[in-house]
Amino acid sequence: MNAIAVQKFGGSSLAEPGQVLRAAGLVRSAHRAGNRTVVCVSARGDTTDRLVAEAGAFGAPDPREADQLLATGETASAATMAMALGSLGVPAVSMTAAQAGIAAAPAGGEMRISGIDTAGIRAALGAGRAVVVAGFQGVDASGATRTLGRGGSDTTAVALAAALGAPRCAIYTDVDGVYTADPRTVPDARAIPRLPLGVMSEMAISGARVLHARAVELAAVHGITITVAAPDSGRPGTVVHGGSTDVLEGTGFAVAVTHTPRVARILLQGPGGPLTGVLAGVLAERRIPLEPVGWTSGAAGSEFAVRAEHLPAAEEALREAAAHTRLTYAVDASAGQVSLVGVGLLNRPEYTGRILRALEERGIPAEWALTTQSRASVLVPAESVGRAAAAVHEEFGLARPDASPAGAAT
Ligand SMILES: Nc1ncnc2c1ncn2[C@@H]1O[C@H](COP(=O)(O)OP(=O)(O)O)[C@@H](O)[C@H]1O
Ligand SMILES: N[C@@H](CC(=O)OP(=O)(O)O)C(=O)O
Repeated sequence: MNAIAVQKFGGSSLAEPGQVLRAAGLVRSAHRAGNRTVVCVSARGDTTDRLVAEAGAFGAPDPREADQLLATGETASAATMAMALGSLGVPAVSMTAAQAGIAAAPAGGEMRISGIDTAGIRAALGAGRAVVVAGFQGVDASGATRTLGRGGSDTTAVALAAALGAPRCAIYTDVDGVYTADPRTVPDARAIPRLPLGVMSEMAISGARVLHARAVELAAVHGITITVAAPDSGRPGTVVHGGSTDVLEGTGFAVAVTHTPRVARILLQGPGGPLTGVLAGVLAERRIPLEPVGWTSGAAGSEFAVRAEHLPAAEEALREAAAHTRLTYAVDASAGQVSLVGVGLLNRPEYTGRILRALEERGIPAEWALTTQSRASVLVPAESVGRAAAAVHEEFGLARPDASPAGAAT
């Protein structure tokens, strides 16, 4: 039986018709090499942003209807890719989530892929066709098409690889690999040739949007190797692999800097203990990810933070908790977060000090700092996030090709 190749193309690498044809050319190469070929596509260019704005034109939209609208971007993109493949002589069929057997179910406040019935995909592959699946979609129990969160097509691609038993998933995007920082923010960032999934997971969750965090988690669970590359660069990109970093655990090393442009700090006041318990419960019910500023408690109150996009849901949770307690709260959405991601960071206690000094030297006030073995995060004023990311990147010499042994970790 021929191997199954899973390739995913992000919206930024499908924006123009010429880009769609270039992507189709890569699929043709895999197909002609004898692979059974599965392609996962995102909505082209800024389609999803446009659809989000359209949905918002009618006030707070019903989530089901907003999803039905948002998913049309990927449906259109899949049909376009299938036509491009046809024009290159590759027999291809496009599939929506419903046609590809992708089921989704709520997990707290978000939708997740809950299963894939691959019969339809396998039948089309068996007939010698390339199958183009619309990413970012899943069908819920009621038959509605739901979406998997911004950036969710990466997760569709990795879930397809897992369901089809493919050991690898190629993600094509507008950068030629995972970099030591977002290259749009830190221009001297460099591509990392090999990266353990654990480090990538921490990078994705702390703001490196090049891979969807859930996709990295799924790859780790199913032992799938992800490659990240640009379709037209001719460079090999980054291999995100399941190898261990144990040998480096005692050493400590810095791999990359990530950033979140805006986070909201929430200061709570009211009676202590049980208060935070109630609130933590309602935040968890809504699956609102908390940023690692933790909970602090004291005379001034307790504090935690969430990414800005989760603030509306967090405020809803706060109002609900306030109804059961004597809670009052204040929101400060003027911060951003910068993180150094790596391995064994606590084995190098000087790292946190180096981050804080590098920021101080540039006149950037650090408002909060927290270090774990895999990440050191600070909050800084939102307008300084880019400069702060560049400062930490420079402090740890990440622009140098020999800066970290991440490439050696297997
Ligand atoms: N560490 C990083 N390495 C590479 N790219 C990053 C990193 N952090 C953030 N990015 C950003 O991720 C973008 C790619 O993700 P995205 O825009 O979602 O692409 P796609 O549409 O292909 O899914 C890049 O253009 C880059 O600006
Ligand atoms: N189109 C969706 C899903 C997605 O994964 O997109 P991309 O692969 O272009 O980041 C979004 O913009 O969020």
